[in-house]
Amino acid sequence: MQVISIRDFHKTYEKTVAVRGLSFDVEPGHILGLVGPNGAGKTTTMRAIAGILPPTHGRLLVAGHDVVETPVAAKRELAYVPDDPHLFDALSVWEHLEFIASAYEVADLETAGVSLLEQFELTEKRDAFAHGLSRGMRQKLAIACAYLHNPRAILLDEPLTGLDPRGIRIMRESIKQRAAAGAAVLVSSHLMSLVEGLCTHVLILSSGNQLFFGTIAEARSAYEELGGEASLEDVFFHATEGTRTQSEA
Ligand SMILES: Nc1ncnc2c1ncn2[C@@H]1O[C@H](COP(=O)(O)OP(=O)(O)OP(=O)(O)O)[C@@H](O)[C@H]1O
Repeated sequence: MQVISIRDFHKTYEKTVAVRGLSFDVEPGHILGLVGPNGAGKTTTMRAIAGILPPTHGRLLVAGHDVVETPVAAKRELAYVPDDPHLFDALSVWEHLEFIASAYEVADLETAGVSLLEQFELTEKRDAFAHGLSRGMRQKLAIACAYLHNPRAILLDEPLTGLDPRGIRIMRESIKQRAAAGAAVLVSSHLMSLVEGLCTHVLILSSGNQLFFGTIAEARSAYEELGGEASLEDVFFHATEGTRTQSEA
């Protein structure tokens, strides 16, 4: 069963057409990389799936729940971490976890919370206030909060922003672990090497148009003129600097 299922999603902001006709699925265990130049529509897509932005047209399902018609049921099954996570400056690291545990009725905060703090190397910061955390620590805390209620759909917008090399490794491993445990993960990134090494699937967007959706191997073979050895970066530039959509490839 698909955890994230998007059909013919369009979004227009007053005069700007941000996304035109996206359709894709993310299954349990799959990690979909959402890539595209600045302004392609990645954040718009994530915010719509998270139920923050109403779609102009189309159907968005999370764990079978329509995000427009049954938003509470859909939101219980997902976690969304924006590229500039908002924390509560007056709450400590542990109080953030307590707050999320209370909102999502997490039964075993102590075990799950302690384990997440260890995983993200925040144990020593347990009682520190959010306003005193570095950018990378804030990012790690936001992701720890996102994982706490074991969401079936995880949406991460540029999750590596501000992380040091060790933080990047921890984040990548955590995403793989979550997928291996059955989550469907959607990750936006400008780092093609990250997407190539981490993701099972890729969706290439440009100016709101879906240029390609499929596995990484399918992306390479979709553009025969690049030869079978093309990197995802080669595919990305070929797709986004040309004007062809997948059906024309
Ligand atoms: N609140 C808004 N009001 C009007 N237009 C918006 C709004 N948010 C985004 N847009 C426009 O929608 C389009 C898609 O923006 P979006 O932020 O989704 O792109 P993105 O792929 O996430 O870009 P980036 O890689 O720069 O983060 C852009 O043309 C942007 O200017």
